[in-house]
Amino acid sequence: MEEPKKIIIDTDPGIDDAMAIFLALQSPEVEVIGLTTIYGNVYTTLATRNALHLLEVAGRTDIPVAEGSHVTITKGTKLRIADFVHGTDGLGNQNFPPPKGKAIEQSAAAFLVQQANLYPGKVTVVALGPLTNIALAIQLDPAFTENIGQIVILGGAFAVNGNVNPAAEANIFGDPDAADIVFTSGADILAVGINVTHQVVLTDADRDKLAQSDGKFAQYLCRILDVYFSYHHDAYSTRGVYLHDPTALIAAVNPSLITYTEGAVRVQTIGITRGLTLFYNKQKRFGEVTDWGDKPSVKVAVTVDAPSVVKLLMDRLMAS
Ligand SMILES: O=c1[nH]cnc2c1ncn2[C@@H]1O[C@H](CO)[C@@H](O)[C@H]1O
Repeated sequence: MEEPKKIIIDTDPGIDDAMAIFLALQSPEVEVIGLTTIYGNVYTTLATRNALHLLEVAGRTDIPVAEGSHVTITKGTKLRIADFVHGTDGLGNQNFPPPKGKAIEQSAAAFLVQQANLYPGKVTVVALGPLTNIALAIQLDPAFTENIGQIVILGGAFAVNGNVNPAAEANIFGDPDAADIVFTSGADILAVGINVTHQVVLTDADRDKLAQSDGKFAQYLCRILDVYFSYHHDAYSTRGVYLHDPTALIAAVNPSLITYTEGAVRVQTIGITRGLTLFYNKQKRFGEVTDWGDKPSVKVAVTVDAPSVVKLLMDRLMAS
């Protein structure tokens, strides 16, 4: 068997983050070597607390947690926090006891740089929140883009409406300047946008099945899923929830379940379309210079084998 892929999950837990983290811990294809935290679904301090809590639930306190940025890459403090999607505690308003463990001394960006240097080309970052920590790692060490294996980004809305407003998806909207730095950095990037994750739905019936299993993670998630289901019901009139973060995680674990295209991505950083991700397929040679033309290509997910993603997630959560 191949050596498991080393992954660092950059996360803002978050109900679908909890699903993705548990899925990773149940996946023999990957070895989780750390969690780094970021604001998004909750503020960074709470993200760190939730990350430590989830590792304690899983009995994996051997995995380090490095706390990330509390502000955007431009030092912005007016953050958009999606507690209305996940509950004020980020985990379905369950008021779990505080974790016993602590984050390591290193910042998220310093930890990312250190691990990429330690295992050049071998570490995959799965970024489930705004991209501030990743952009900071790039600024901290220009060799980061070479040393990091792959950056799988859950973010963007490619040729579809966003989920914050018609232009922007939540993670990119959270720090558009950081996102543009990351997309144009030259690193090996795979972006999984909501054009793909909105095809991957966990239904009411799937949730009932999870509730009936004895799986430790399945049981835990059924406790916290209520808020996430009611939000989707109110916002989208769906009887089910989008599996954003687990889909991105699976794109790292089992890339054969998605297809992708390649081109340059720029992020709009101002105006009413702030946070828009615009993909250029490099098929036309424009007569004039554009802000995409000289930018490196990234991979952007196009299709997903949704039934297989849902099945893989459910099977692994139930087998825990
Ligand atoms: O409507 C929304 N507004 C803000 N954040 C959302 C919404 N729906 C989901 N997410 C969160 O943002 C990421 C996907 O964009 C996911 O991590 C999800 O938890």
